[in-house]
Amino acid sequence: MIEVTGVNKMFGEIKALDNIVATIQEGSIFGLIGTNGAGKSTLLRVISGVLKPDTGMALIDGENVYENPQAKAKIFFLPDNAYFFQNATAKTMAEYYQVIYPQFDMERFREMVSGFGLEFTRKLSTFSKGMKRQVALLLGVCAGTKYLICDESFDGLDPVVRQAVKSIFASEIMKRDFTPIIASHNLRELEDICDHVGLLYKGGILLSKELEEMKYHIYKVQCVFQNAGDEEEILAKLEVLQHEKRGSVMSIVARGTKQEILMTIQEKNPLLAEILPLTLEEIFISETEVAGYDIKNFIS
Ligand SMILES: Nc1ncnc2c1ncn2[C@@H]1O[C@H](COP(=O)(O)OP(=O)(O)OP(=O)(O)O)[C@@H](O)[C@H]1O
Repeated sequence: MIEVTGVNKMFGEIKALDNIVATIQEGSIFGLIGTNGAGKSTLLRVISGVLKPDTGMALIDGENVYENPQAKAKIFFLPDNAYFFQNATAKTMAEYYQVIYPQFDMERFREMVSGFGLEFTRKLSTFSKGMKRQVALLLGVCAGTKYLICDESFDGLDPVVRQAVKSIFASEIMKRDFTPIIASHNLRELEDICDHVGLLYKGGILLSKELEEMKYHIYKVQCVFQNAGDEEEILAKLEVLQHEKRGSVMSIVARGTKQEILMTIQEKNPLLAEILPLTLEEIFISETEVAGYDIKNFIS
């Protein structure tokens, strides 16, 4: 488990991280979402033990990670711009990581590189950006660390490759103790990959939730009631996140199970009551509006 306990980080006058408290559970894929400058890279660097926070700490399985080689050995960090040595090839990079991570699986790496249609001994400097990202991700998976921290590593990968990496992650999670953490500025990049999403807003974590729980416990209902008094009663009874009225149609976004919400509405014999699916984006917007934030502009 990764625990971040009251982490603050200033760069001169800029507050990059503002009292972050977060927990990342094992065996799931954690997505960290935030706009440019929200503090994602800074937080990931703190979690990787590369950057010292001003206050607070990041604990990897209970141990402070900063300047702690034992805790750091459990982490492979993929920065947003993959760094390769001059003249490096997939093969020579793998040989380098084999020294740092003795459990590095060279055979598997060779197979996966070839499975992705990449050349093992061609200079990485001649690879496209996406191809370099693929090599970096495969190096990360084959390093065999418990935690794989990916800073925007999925952004811009083509759909076939994303799908392939997604299944590699899923099979690693089944086979061994593996927890990937993926940062992105785009919710859509992560919604089909992650089990849990944390939303970073101006250096603080605004929301951290299981995606399944979010999807199955928030619904949008469109309804038409016979009289205005019914509307007031329903709004008071349901756990409403958002509501609006257009003509006679009332749209309500409410928390609860599908059955609970519909049953409450049906008590009033509405002329119409229809449950509509919500996109993850709509769920995020509703959840954060309740907390007093307007994030419409930055999650799409
Ligand atoms: N080395 C640094 N020196 C000064 N300011 C920094 C430094 N690193 C980060 N910052 C500032 O900290 C804030 C958070 O930056 P960070 O790189 O963590 O954001 P991010 O969410 O990863 O953004 P992006 O999506 O653009 O990569 C920004 O305001 C940035 O300018």
